[in-house]
Parts: sequence; C-alpha cells; structure tokens
Amino acid sequence: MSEVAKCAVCQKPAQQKCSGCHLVYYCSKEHQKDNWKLHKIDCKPFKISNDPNVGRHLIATRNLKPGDVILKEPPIVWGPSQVTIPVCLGCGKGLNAKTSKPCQKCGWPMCSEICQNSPSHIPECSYTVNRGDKVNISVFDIPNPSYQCITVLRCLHSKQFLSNVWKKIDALESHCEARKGTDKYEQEKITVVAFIKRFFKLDSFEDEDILRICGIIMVNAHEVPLTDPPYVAIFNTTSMFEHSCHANCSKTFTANGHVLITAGVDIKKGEHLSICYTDPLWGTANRRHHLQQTKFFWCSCSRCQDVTEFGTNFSALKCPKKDCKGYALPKTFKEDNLELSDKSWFCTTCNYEVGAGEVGGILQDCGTNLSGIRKGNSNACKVFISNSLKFLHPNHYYLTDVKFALSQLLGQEFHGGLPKISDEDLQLKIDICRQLTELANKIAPAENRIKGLLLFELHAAIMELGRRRGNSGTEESGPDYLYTKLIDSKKYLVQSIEALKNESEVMPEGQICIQARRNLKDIDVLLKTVYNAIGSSPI
Ligand SMILES: C[S@@+](CC[C@H](N)C(=O)[O-])C[C@H]1O[C@@H](n2cnc3c(N)ncnc32)[C@H](O)[C@@H]1O
Repeated sequence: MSEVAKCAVCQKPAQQKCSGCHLVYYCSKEHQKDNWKLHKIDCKPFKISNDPNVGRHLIATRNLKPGDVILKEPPIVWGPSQVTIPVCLGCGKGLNAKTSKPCQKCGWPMCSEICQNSPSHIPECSYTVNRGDKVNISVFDIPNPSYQCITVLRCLHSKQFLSNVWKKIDALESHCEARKGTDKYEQEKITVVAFIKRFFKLDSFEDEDILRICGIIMVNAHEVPLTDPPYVAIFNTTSMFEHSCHANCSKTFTANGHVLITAGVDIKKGEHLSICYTDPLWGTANRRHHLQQTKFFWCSCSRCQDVTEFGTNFSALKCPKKDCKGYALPKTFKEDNLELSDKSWFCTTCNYEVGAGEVGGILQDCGTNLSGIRKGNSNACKVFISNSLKFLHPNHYYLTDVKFALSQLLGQEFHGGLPKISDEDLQLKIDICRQLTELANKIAPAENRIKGLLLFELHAAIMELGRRRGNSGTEESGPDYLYTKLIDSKKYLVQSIEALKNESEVMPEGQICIQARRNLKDIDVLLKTVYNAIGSSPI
C-alpha cells in the first residue's frame, strides 16, 4: 500500500505536490506559500542517488523540458588552470606588464586594488606573507609554473580554516588509488607537493593529502571560459552530474561565475541527469581515452555503445575497396583497454576488412593535413574537405571540425561580410549549417553553444539569399521570394536565441545572442515592409 503524503508544514495528509521538485507535498496553498522561503533552498528537480558503477549521480524527480533550469550554484573553490600565463588571482584574467600591479602584501601580480582585496586571493596571499618573501613575477607572455599550486593551495587553506567549504571538497571523488604511479601523479609530487612545501614552507600538510586534492581537482574541476585564459572551478552539486557523450543537460556559466545547468532535451522523471565531461565533437576513441585518462572510467553511454553514433557515422572511414560506396567501422568502441588500435575495422556494406595499420594510417594522414590548415583560411578548409572525402565519411569528426570552422568563416573572412561572398559560397554556407545542425541534434542534442552558433550563421545566410534573389528579377525572385526567406531566416534566428539565451555577455556566444536579438527586431520590421508591398502573405 502506498504511503499517504504528508504536508511539509503541518504533517496532515496532503495532495498538492511542489511543482519544482515533485518531492514535497502540501495540504494547502497557504502552507506552500508559508514554506517557500525555507523550501526554495532545497527545491531542485532531482535527487542524489548512488550506484557501484557510476558512484553518486543525479536522477530527475519530475519530467523536464528543454531549457528548464536544473541547477545554478556558485563555485566552492576556483583558481588558475595548472598551465597558465600569469593571471590576476582576484578575477582570473590574463595579465601583461601594463595591466599588472604586484599585491602590496605578497607580490603576486594583480589587475587592480579591488582584486588585491578580493577574498579569493586570501589563501596564497597569507601563505606568501607567512613565508616572509614576496613573489616577483615579471615575464607575462609564457606559462609560469608557480601558478600550478594556487588552486591546490586554496583547497588546503579551506582545510585549515574553512571547515564548511572543506567538508564539501573532502567529500568529492579523487581516484587517488587509480592515479598512483601515473605520470601526472609523479609529476605533481614535484611540481605541486614539493613546490608548496619548499616555496611556502608549509610542512604541516601530508604529501598524500596534497596529492588527493590534486586528484579532486582533476576529477571535478570545470574549465570556466569567462576569462582569457579560462580558469578552473569546483562546484558542489554540479560535481554529482555523471558523464554521457550524449548528455541530456546543458552547462554554461553566468557572468559572475555561477554554473547554470539546464535540461538540453526532454527528460523523463527517473532518468539520470548527465553532462558531457569531454568534447562531444571529438571522435569516439579519443573521447573514451580522454575520459579514462582524466576521470578514470571507460564510458558505456548509448553513443559509445553504437559504433554508428546514432546512424551519423561520425567516426567512419570510406571503405577502401574499389567501387564500394560503404563505410568502415570497428565492431565495437567499447574495449575497456587501449587495444582498440590493434583491431581491424569492417565495411558495413561489403564487410571488407580494413587492417588496424591502414585505419591508423588514414586517420594520421587526415589529422596531419587538418593541423596544417592555415587558421582563418576558407580555401584551405575547402581543399581539406574535398581531399578528405576520399577517405572519410562526410560526417566524420575531422570533416565536421573543418566544416564548422568554414560555416563561421564564410562571410567573416573578408571585409564586406556576407554580401561580398559568391552565390556558390553562400549556398555552401547554408548547406554546411543545415548538415551540421542536423548532426549536432543527433550526437550532442544538449550542446546549445554549437547549435546556437550554427543556427545564427544559417539565419544570416538565408537572409542574404533572400536579399540577393529578392532583388534579382529572375523567375524565382521578387518580394514573395524574399518574404518566404525572411520567414525561414526568422525561424532559425529564434531557435538560435533560444539556444544561446543563457550565455553570458562576456562570452562570444553571449555577444552573438545580443546581435541575434537585434537582428530579430530588424527582420520583423523588414517582414512588415515586404508584407505591405505584397499586399497579402504569400504563405
Ligand atoms: C565528477 S565525479 C561525479 C561524482 C562521483 N560519481 C561521486 O560519487 O563523487 C566524476 C566521477 O564519477 C564517475 N562517473 C561519472 N560518470 C560516469 C559514467 N558515465 N560511467 C562511469 N563512471 C562515471 C567516475 O568515477 C568519475 O571519475
């Protein structure tokens, strides 16, 4: 017999469920209102669960729609990335000789007095003052190894002085045992542990404790691209999201450094909530290898289990057999070791066997050609695409990478913008944007930034097509044509705004969203004008 729900306020039988979390009940609207101040701190549409395979993870407690906010929280600790040029330890921004001023107390270079007095800077400042000698940094254009210890130092400081913060950090996964003996672990003994003990004269911390913190940062920290260079931050509940290469949640950061997680697709009550720990536009073998090396698990998500990656053939090679139009893939990507590189691939049409050596050779050659492409050169991108189509599936990750760059470049490379590109290039831009949007929806449906950028470029190119043909006086032209193209363009623009609406203004994607909102106003005005010229809607 199911238990009767009780009101969270008076414990009487209750039937009204909180619509935010679906976990708490009330007997009346009044009690719900009375309790909101207290409940809103815990009102989240998920619960924390645990299993032996994934560890702690999150489960949806109600159905979620794309865009629904799941979680927004500040970092528990943040600091510079391990390898970085000198950055301001108050705000994370990169410094140069002109923008930097040494902190009066400790000498670490800062960008302003406000940052010098920022609470974030207290740990390294106080440890440096206690050491007795100021830091002196005068070279700003190359990575400085002293910064490797800062984020770790901030965690150690909370262990010493901020028990509430430390309790949260201490509870996180470190994969200490798995890390022992790895190159990175051995390297950190010197670059972090020895440095902290020698430079800061901090002998009270055990080596193992410092190395465990290094593990916690490695497994849980997020790269935050709000500054250049990006900094890293650990978030409390966000650390509980499990990984999927086909994640259902979307992650971004607000201008003040909070993480914001929203539903990226429809999520049913009871489903696991996931984010993607790696780059979803990397090939499967690379994503899996990266996850194993940095997060210590072999991914078994639905995308990794399907060699075709939902029919996209994102990792497939063209079958080398003469006259075969098929594509070759491995039997599985799910080898829990690195022996995958020893296995043959097979054509899914004719079953032709492509030896591991040949697979490796093709990928290596294409990879070398890709890294040789001059940045920002659309012709080099076109040459790469046409050459690589002889060896790779059109959706292959190498081609996707270059097509994505080309989709942004066409119309931005030269002065004059889209109106100056050829009709052929305009059509190419439209085709690539459509193809990549479809691909992104299949392999990475929650990746809002990728989708938003593609849809923005698509709207602009379709608008330009309408403008060109609308004025051309040819058969398929005139105001009717322009009107249908404007409607089409507006549709993609609205989708782009929806995808980018949570991006911070300090990020390029946030700026594009601002531009998209302006364009939307312009399109509406134009639509009205064309509509008046036509006299009635052609659609
Ligand atoms: C950021 S933590 C997530 C929280 C963690 N499960 C815990 O209990 O603290 C990342 C770690 O969770 C585990 N994990 C996350 N996603 C996983 C997945 N899809 N499969 C297996 N393990 C996973 C791995 O151990 C990984 O290193």
